[in-house]
Amino acid sequence: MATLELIQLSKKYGKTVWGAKDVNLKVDNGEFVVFLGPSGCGKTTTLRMIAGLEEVTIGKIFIDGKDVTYLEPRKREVSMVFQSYAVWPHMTVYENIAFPLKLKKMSKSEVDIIVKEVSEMVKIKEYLNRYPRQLSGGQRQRVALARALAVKPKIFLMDEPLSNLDAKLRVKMRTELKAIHNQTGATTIFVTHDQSEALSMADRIVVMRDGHIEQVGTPDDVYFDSENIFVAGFIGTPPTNFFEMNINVEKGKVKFFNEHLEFYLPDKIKNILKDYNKNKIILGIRPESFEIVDEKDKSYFTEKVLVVEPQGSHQIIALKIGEQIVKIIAPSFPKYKPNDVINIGFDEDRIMLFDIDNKKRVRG
Ligand SMILES: Nc1ncnc2c1ncn2[C@@H]1O[C@H](COP(=O)(O)OP(=O)(O)OP(=O)(O)O)[C@@H](O)[C@H]1O
Repeated sequence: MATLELIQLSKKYGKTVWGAKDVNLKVDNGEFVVFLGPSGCGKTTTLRMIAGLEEVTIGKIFIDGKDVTYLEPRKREVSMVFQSYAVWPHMTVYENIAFPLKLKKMSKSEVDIIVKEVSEMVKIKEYLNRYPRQLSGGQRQRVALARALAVKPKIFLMDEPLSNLDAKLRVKMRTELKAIHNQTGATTIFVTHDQSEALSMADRIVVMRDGHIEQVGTPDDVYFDSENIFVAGFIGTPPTNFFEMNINVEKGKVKFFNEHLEFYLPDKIKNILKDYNKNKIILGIRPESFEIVDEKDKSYFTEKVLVVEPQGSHQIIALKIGEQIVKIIAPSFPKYKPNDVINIGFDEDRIMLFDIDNKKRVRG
């Protein structure tokens, strides 16, 4: 277990492409941190720099307070698990797990104890004599995990380790990985582009875009308290609904309006807007922050249902406001159908306001 600190970590590929730019991050002992972002945002580049597999262009990496920026990979005491399993095909499962331990010149009996311990932890004890080709993809990834765990690394680095597994197994492995993390307490950096994986596994999520960090926070922070429009739009399914609104204060009341919508927001909104001097703003409302209400006077607007997508545990209701499709999550009952006219309210404490120009959160 160890702490990790990245200071202005940057990687330039060739003359112009910054794979990662000015990444600053402190990871605590035992934390499970997830790098999340769309393809090409720099997750893997950053992870590979931590592992020592990619040269750093600018910046520093500290593991347990020690500068490892230019240290060769094996001396950093980190273990990496890849999307592609990367187990050795000509070795049995036992040999795969034992190999890095033998390199450390451990005795046969010490190796045996550790192999048994980690293979039990990742549930592959009964396959120790098999070769990787005799295993399923999920089992192979368990071997890779066991091998990484066996060396008791200071930091565990995982690059989309569940991406090659089928959807059901992925969800199962998430739980198992978290359970293993709870057991070992190993500081972990986990890369994924799957936001539900990130939300369900992370102590903290690092949301990245175009090589830099957009927000670092707990799953609740990034979900309920998104720092900017990118984060609010990237995290959540369906994503946050955004509305460009004009603001007008009339007789002390705050009116939000555009071509299709018009409503007054409660007085408390004035606190948020107290330093915001522009007359346009972006209103963000998550699909589950809406509420379908019976009485029109308790609603913010009334609209016709366009499409209903039942999901079992809830239903997603799509509306068309102007040219924009707005999605609302409602309980499974009552059932709605296309063309039903519904009154829509929302939880004012859950709305997010963003600056019309820089798209950052307006907090007051
Ligand atoms: N070896 C390389 N040479 C040039 N550019 C590279 C190289 N590796 C990565 N890049 C570029 O650096 C940026 C970040 O890539 P990176 O692989 O870190 O993204 P990622 O977030 O891990 O994406 P993905 O989820 O698709 O793996 C991208 O624009 C990518 O094209």
